[in-house]
Amino acid sequence: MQPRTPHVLAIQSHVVFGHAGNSAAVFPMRRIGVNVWPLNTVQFSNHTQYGHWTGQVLPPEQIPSLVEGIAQIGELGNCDAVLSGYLGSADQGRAILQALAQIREANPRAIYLCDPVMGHPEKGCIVAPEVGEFLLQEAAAVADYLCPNQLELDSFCGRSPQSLADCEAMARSLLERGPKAVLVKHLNYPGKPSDAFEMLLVSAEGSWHLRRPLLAFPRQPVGVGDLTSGLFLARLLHGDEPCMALEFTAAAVHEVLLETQACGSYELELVRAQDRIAHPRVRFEARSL
Ligand SMILES: Nc1ncnc2c1ncn2[C@@H]1O[C@H](COP(=O)(O)OP(=O)(O)O)[C@@H](O)[C@H]1O
Ligand SMILES: Cc1ncc(COP(=O)(O)O)c(C=O)c1O
Ligand SMILES: [Mg+2]
Repeated sequence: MQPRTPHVLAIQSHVVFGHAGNSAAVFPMRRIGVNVWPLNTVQFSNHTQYGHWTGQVLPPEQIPSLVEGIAQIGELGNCDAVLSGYLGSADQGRAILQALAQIREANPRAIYLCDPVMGHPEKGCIVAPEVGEFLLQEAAAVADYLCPNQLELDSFCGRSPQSLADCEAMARSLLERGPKAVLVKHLNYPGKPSDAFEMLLVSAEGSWHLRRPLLAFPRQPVGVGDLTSGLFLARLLHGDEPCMALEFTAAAVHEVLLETQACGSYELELVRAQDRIAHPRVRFEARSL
């Protein structure tokens, strides 16, 4: 019998033009064999780092209503995982947690991966202010996997790290809040080699650190974090151990960045890179710390 295709309810932003949120994650996740159910928390013309955008935030009551619609056609039990990312409001976040509870009733094995997108005002990533509090206080407690970047890890811990070992200790402290594993998608600490892009995975089984080359871009591409958490979840659902899922994700994301750099694009070249996403040629080893 063929292995079952996993199904993921992906609740994050949609942009009409370009790639961020679901517009960065859905196609690559499908390309590697996951059925994605995109539920868009906002529909913006483009990501917020252009400085202006148009569009709307989904009214929070739409989230339970859409999930109820799926329940009524008898498909909710087929949901293997919930992914959440960029939220338009904290009320949306609470609606996601209600939906998650309903999904876990229909499928107790469903997992929840939370990418706690908190924004980065200096870079122009704008998130409603109360969303940060919601992520810190409520979402982390029910997530199976938490995928912060360094700034988000610092917000969770209320401080910034002194070293790589300190990053590990900070990520490990988040396990006490509930998640099985924490993937820090982008590390930054005093002493980090300036030519490397680093990631860290921490779980009860151990800690793994991965380094890949830092590529030069005239403007930093956006959506890399969303692509990362989507691919990581997709590989977990295919049965990878978290460490293998990390290695695959790092390689596939690096392939997308190489294609993007070669094209001189600001937006991620996901369509052009699709075969490289499915079959990365590069390989980065996650080293046990
Ligand atoms: N190998 C790489 N070389 C250069 N820049 C990278 C590389 N991988 C990721 N980036 C950039 O690093 C940044 C990571 O963004 P950040 O906000 O810290 O986290 P995230 O996107 O994970 O939420 C993005 O600007 C992304 O474009
Ligand atoms: C609408 C939207 N979604 C998601 C993101 C998050 O992108 P990243 O993957 O770079 O964290 C951004 C960042 O600006 C955004 O504007
Ligand atoms: Mg992010």
